[in-house]
Amino acid sequence: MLTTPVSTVLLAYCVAKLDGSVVALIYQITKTGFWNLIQEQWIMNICGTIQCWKIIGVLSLTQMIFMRFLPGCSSWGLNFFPASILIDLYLELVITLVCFGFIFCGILYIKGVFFPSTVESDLSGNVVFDFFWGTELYPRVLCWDVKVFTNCRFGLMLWQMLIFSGLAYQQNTYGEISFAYMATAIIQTQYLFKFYLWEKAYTKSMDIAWDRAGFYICWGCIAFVFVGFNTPTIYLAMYNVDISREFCAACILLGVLFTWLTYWADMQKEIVRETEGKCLVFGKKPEIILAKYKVGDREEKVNILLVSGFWGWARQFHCILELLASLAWTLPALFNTIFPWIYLFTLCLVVIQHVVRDEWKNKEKYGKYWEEYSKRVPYRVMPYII
Ligand SMILES: NC(=O)C1=CN([C@@H]2O[C@H](COP(=O)(O)OP(=O)(O)OC[C@H]3O[C@@H](n4cnc5c(N)ncnc54)[C@H](OP(=O)(O)O)[C@@H]3O)[C@@H](O)[C@H]2O)C=CC1
Ligand SMILES: CC(C)CCC[C@@H](C)[C@H]1CC[C@H]2C3=CC=C4C[C@@H](O)CC[C@]4(C)[C@H]3CC[C@]12C
Repeated sequence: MLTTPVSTVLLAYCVAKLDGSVVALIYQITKTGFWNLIQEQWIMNICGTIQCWKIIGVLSLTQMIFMRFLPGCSSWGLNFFPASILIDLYLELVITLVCFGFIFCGILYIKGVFFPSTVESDLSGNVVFDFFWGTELYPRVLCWDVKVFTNCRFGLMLWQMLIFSGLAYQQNTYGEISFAYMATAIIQTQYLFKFYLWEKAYTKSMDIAWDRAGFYICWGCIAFVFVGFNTPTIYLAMYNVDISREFCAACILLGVLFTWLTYWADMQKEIVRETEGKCLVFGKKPEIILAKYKVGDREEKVNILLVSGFWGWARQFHCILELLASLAWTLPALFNTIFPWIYLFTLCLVVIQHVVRDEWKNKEKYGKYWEEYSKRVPYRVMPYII
């Protein structure tokens, strides 16, 4: 009790003020005197500053609240919900999400017609089309961006919550977590972590910068992702599939590899654009096309199209990597039923329409520059195949 508080302060002093040099610390102690140095630090910080006391206060309070209120705690008679609740109530939740998605899109449609947030909003005159496609590109409600809410927060956070809930369900039901569930949960969790690391670039992707906020994107992220993108999770959480430790490890390795290769491919074009080509791609100077495009009737802008790296193998090679990562987290479900594989089938359809629309959009936007890119990189998604 006498030595540790003093040595703790000295350690912190050493790293904060003396570049972590223990030699400098010893020198300082001999120069100032041991007790003088300790007193000096204590007095200078008045036994800790007000800001530091606030940090400790907030941390203690939030942890105490979590201890009382989070799932599993029955004190104070609150016992909100068990951690497995998303699996326990899966069917009811899906029905509720489908309805919530419709109500959300209905309100969004009415808001778009009567109170558009920006000028990038218009009506086609066909109510069904406008409801499906949306009327606004960047709708906001008060200070909230609707697409960031549906795509980046609601849909993907619920996806991650379902994975955690599955862990609790497996533990409660089977008394352990199967290797198959462990593999799928680990791969998907690090995939979603990768998404948040890359989120800034996602705001420039087709979903955000091109697709309007309507049924397709908003209902899709609120309800469809929870069902269509989670068939391996829900199947492996509810039913025990027996796989070996080695197979589990192989799936995790492949899943992690393909997730980060996707990140690498996505970041390659981001970095090339950010540095205006002054970087290395696969260790070499990047090959680029300076593609001009028109904004409105007059203004002309330029974007870099990367022709080397992953973007030189095929124009949308990153989609193959995305599919392979998803394959890795579906494989642990094996082949007893096609239910868990519905996700991969759905993803193929989503990716195909995404690739086709993206190609069409880029052709329209960049014209002859896209044609030049397509000549230099003739394959769309898979080198030597398509
Ligand atoms: N899980 C899922 O359902 C899906 C996931 N994905 C994943 O989402 C991520 C984003 O995918 P996606 O939406 O296709 O990609 P992005 O929208 O991020 O990238 C495509 C855009 O990048 C630009 N671009 C295209 N080619 C080049 C090039 N050679 N050099 C520089 N810029 C280029 C174009 O935009 P610009 O107008 O700026 O030039 C193009 O519209 C990927 O990781 C993908 O795997 C994709 C589809 C479905
Ligand atoms: C209504 C439905 C038939 C179709 C709905 C489709 C949308 C929900 C999905 C279309 C594109 C999807 C996504 C694209 C890219 C992504 C990045 C990835 O790292 C995480 C997933 C996602 C955000 C994904 C989410 C669903 C779509 C928006």
